[in-house]
Amino acid sequence: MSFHEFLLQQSAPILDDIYQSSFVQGIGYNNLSQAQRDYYVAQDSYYTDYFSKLFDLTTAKLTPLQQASKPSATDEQDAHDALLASPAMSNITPDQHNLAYLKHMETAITAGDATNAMLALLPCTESYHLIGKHFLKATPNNTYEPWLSYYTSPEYQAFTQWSWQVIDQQVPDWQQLSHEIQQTYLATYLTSYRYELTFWEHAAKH
Ligand SMILES: Cc1ncc(C[n+]2csc(CCO)c2C)c(N)n1
Repeated sequence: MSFHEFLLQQSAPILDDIYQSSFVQGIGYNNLSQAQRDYYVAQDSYYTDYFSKLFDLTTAKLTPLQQASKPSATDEQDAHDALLASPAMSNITPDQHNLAYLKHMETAITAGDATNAMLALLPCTESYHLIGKHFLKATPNNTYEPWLSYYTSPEYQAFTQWSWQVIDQQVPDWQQLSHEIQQTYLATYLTSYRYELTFWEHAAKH
C-alpha cells in the first residue's frame, strides 16, 4: 500500500463525517440557504487566498522535478461562483476556526520538512476532489452541479493526483519511518482533516 493510500485509510472516518455534514449534503442535494452560502464563500475566499501563499511556500521545498511536473494551478473562483453568494458576503470577516486552520498549516510548513508541508495541505486538495466524486451524480438538475464538476474536472483531478504522487515519492516506504516521524506526519494530516470538517460544520450553522 502506498503512503497516500495508508493516509486515506486513516482519514476515512473523518471524510465520512464530512460527507454526512449538513452543508456538504446541501451541495449534493441542492439544499443551501443564501446565508449559509454567503458565510461559506466569504470564509473560503479568505482561505483560498491565504492558501495560495502557503502552497508557494510548500512547492519551494519540493525537488525541481516535482515542481516541474505540477499541473497549472486552478483558480477556485469558478467553484465559488457556483455557490451564488450575495453582496452581503462582503461584510463577513474570517472566523476563528478558519484562522486556526491556516495557522496550523503555516506552522507545519515552516517548522517541518517538505513531506510535513505537503501533508498539511493534502486534506484540502484531496477532500474536495473526493466530495465532488461522491456527490456529482446525487441529484438531477442540481443548482450546485458546477461546484461538483469543478472539483471533478480533469484539471482538478490532475492536481490531486500530482499531490498524491509527490507524497508517495517522498515516502516510498512508510512502514520504514520511525514511529515518531510516522506519528508527526499523521498528526499534521489528520489535524488538517479535522479542520476541514469544522469548516463545513460552521458553514451549516448560518
Ligand atoms: C476550506 C477549504 N478547503 C479546501 C479547499 C480546496 N482548495 C482550496 S485552495 C486549493 C488549491 C488549488 O486550487 C484547493 C484545492 C477549499 N476551497 N476550502
